[in-house]
Amino acid sequence: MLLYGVDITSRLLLGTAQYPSPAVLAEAIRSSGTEIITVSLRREAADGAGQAFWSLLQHSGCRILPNTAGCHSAAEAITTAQMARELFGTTWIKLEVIGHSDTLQPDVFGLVEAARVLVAEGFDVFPYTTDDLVVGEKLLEAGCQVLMPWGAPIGSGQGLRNPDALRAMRAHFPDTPLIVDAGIGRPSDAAQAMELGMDAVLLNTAVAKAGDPAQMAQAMAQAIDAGRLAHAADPMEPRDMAVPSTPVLGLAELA
Ligand SMILES: CC(=O)[C@@H](O)[C@H](O)COP(=O)(O)O
Repeated sequence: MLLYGVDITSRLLLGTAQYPSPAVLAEAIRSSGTEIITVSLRREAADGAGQAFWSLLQHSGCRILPNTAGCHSAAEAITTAQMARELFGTTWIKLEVIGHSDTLQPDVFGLVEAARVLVAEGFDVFPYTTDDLVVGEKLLEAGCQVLMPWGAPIGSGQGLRNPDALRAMRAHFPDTPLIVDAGIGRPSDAAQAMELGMDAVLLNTAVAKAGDPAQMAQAMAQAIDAGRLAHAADPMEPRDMAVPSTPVLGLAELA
């Protein structure tokens, strides 16, 4: 998969927050096989995780995708992105502009506004957005080359709340990388996203809060691979009626 001209093999993007310890995070990154980890600039600065966390990220061998988690306006997200570019030395930015504190749903108006400014400043923007086609079009017009529709509210673990909308996005944007971001709870949710034809999945809480994060990271990675394989295999359509799967011709007649 090509993301802003970079060839990426693993289709699992992993968040780095809420792990019980840096060692557990490092283990989860390893067992997920991810090549991209996302880091919140605010969280990083706020909890003073400091040198140990920074060195863990650097030694992970992964590409870092800083994010603007916790920003509630376009202006705040733009400033945070500019700081992230300085700190992490990358033009990649996962753009989050939160519009509602309870649902953490994106403020799509602020998102498009911030995307336009950041693209003009040379950023490669990964917008965390709703599954709305019109917003998706506006983000592409703003210069985004990737869309990250939500599966469900961040941290909810509810899985895909609107698979039909994701299916519509796939049909409407056949050539744009689509990465489901947020709300994945179980490997089956991640597999479902891939079966719908998504290009990748970004998740955090489901791994960080699992009893065994490294094992869950591995399970997610395998589910994503399975879902991708299934999509490519062109699954059958569900039927309303039963259809015998075993031929009845040639059955022995009893009595
Ligand atoms: C880490 C990050 O970027 C989250 O904001 C992201 O949206 C993942 O959401 P979940 O924690 O629900 O997987």
